[in-house]
Amino acid sequence: MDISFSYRTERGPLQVLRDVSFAVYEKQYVSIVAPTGTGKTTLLRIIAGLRKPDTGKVILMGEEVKGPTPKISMIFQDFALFPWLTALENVEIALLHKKLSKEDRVKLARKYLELVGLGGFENYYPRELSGGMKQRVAIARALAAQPILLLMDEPFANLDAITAEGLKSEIYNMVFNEESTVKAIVMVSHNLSEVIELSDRVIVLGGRPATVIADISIDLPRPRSPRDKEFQEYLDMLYSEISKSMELTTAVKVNSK
Ligand SMILES: Nc1ncnc2c1ncn2[C@@H]1O[C@H](COP(=O)(O)OP(=O)(O)OP(=O)(O)O)[C@@H](O)[C@H]1O
Repeated sequence: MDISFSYRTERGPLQVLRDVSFAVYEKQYVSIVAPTGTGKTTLLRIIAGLRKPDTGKVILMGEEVKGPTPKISMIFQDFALFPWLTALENVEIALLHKKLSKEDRVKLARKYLELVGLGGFENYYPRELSGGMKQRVAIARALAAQPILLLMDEPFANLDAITAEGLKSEIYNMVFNEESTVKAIVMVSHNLSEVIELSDRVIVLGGRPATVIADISIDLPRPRSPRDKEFQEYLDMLYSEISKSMELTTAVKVNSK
């Protein structure tokens, strides 16, 4: 990838990312963590093809990502559903680019709603659904587009703790199963425990501009429990990497004053 990126601001260019490079392999759940304002969301948007890097490329299965593509779906913290459409219609949206009859489109949308545990809620509007159910609709919509890569920006951050736990315990099997085309997940999260619970690998970004400062494999069987000793050891390791990242980010900020 070797991604570098600057925002154009009134005070001149603000370089956010410098030579950020990592590969994601098949069936991997990869999380990106970093102190706030480091550039995680910016990086996710670049991977999605929503922003163009100054230098570097995003390559998906050998092909450069040059703009938004149905091969990549994204899930947001605030669910991003259309309030005037039902759950079923929100999922159908993802299928409009496919040449399907209305009947087949509805059938497929129903299948994905069932996959995320929302069979029976097809005709509900977002305002009639709980936060967790809304995020399930967003997941169904993302999967229905039949992407290769699924990007998630803080997908559990707007859910209460119990709802988030329920969804986290299901997300891996919801996304990686024979009904799904997704080959890999890249998630941005602030919650280090959640990151250890879910990820195969964690990429830590740090510095200003940010670069990859650690790439950690989480080698634990699933389901994972924060009460396990090894889980705690990974958590300690990640806290220490984040502290280093914060020192690096602050040091660079002070030096550049
Ligand atoms: N549209 C924009 N124009 C100018 N600067 C921006 C823009 N969007 C973000 N930035 C700046 O770029 C940097 C990285 O922002 P980004 O949102 O990617 O960070 P983040 O790591 O996702 O932060 P957080 O954890 O708080 O969500 C920040 O310093 C931010 O102020």
